[in-house]
Amino acid sequence: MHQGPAIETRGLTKRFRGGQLAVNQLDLTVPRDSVFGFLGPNGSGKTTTIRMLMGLIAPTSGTASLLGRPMPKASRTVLPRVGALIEGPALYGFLSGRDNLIRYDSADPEADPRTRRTRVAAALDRVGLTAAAGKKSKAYSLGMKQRLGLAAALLQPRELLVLDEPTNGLDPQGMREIRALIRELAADGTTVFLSSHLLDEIEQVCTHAAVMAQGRLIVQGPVAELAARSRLAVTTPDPADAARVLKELGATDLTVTDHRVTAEPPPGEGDLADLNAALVHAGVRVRSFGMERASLEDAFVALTGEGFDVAG
Ligand SMILES: Nc1ncnc2c1ncn2[C@@H]1O[C@H](COP(=O)(O)OP(=O)(O)OP(=O)(O)O)[C@@H](O)[C@H]1O
Repeated sequence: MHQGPAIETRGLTKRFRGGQLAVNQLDLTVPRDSVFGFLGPNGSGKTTTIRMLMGLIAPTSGTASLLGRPMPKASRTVLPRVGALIEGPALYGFLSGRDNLIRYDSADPEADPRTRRTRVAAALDRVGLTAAAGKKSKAYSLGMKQRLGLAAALLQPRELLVLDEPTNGLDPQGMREIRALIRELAADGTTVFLSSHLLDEIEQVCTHAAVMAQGRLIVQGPVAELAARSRLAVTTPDPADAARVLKELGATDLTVTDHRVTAEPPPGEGDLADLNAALVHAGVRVRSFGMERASLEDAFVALTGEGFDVAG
């Protein structure tokens, strides 16, 4: 089995005919066995990138490889090892969920017809649709349709799953179910690449992430590193006094708002409990005191100087 990155792109660029530069010189590296979040606001180029990765559209320039093989050249050998869910699954509404899967499986020349029923039953079970398998798929909720699409991608064992906004349009319960499923698949050794415009979703399920803005890659790496910066946060009715005391004790980069002071704690090994004690000793009334992990959103804002929900 190939052990390099699951996905790699170099200088990958797509300019549409109208002149729109949708993806600009993208160098993406998706490690094997990661759950990789491809993050960016609407219009930042995520779907266009995924469509190039899967060989659905040709890049204007640059290269992409899946499981170590060049795309789209190696499509025929690579794509059977890759499950994909792009822009919602194509389903026949008048067929049951089970029959939709049977149809998908029958379209796969590699799939042995003798084991079809077992394979379909296992895929339905995997996504929790066994009880609803006999229902017409047009009667499915959006979440159930999405799960059926995932089941179709899971009919064969896959080394890599590529999911475009897998939780888009789902209610919170549906989102939780899909995220749990993604974690399970990853635990079984499948590399998962998913796009999302939801920062907290990426923080919840992904080990790695890349952030896109306006067709360009802003940053990529382990989620823990992207959001590693943490700051001291004190909630208090006496923010000015708190800021003064913290500054005297060596804290830097202070921000003071109504009832809150945040700061970089003093360098060195000092015990945070001593800082808290010093505040109280100086008469500062402390409501809460602790280190706050910066979110991926903070990291995004710091990197781009923009809020996350900007139009692309
Ligand atoms: N076929 C096309 N022809 C022309 N422009 C396109 C085409 N497809 C996408 N674009 C443009 O390319 C840019 C990137 O779009 P893309 O769909 O890749 O973004 P995205 O990050 O996936 O956003 P979303 O979350 O809304 O799908 C957008 O400005 C979009 O309007």
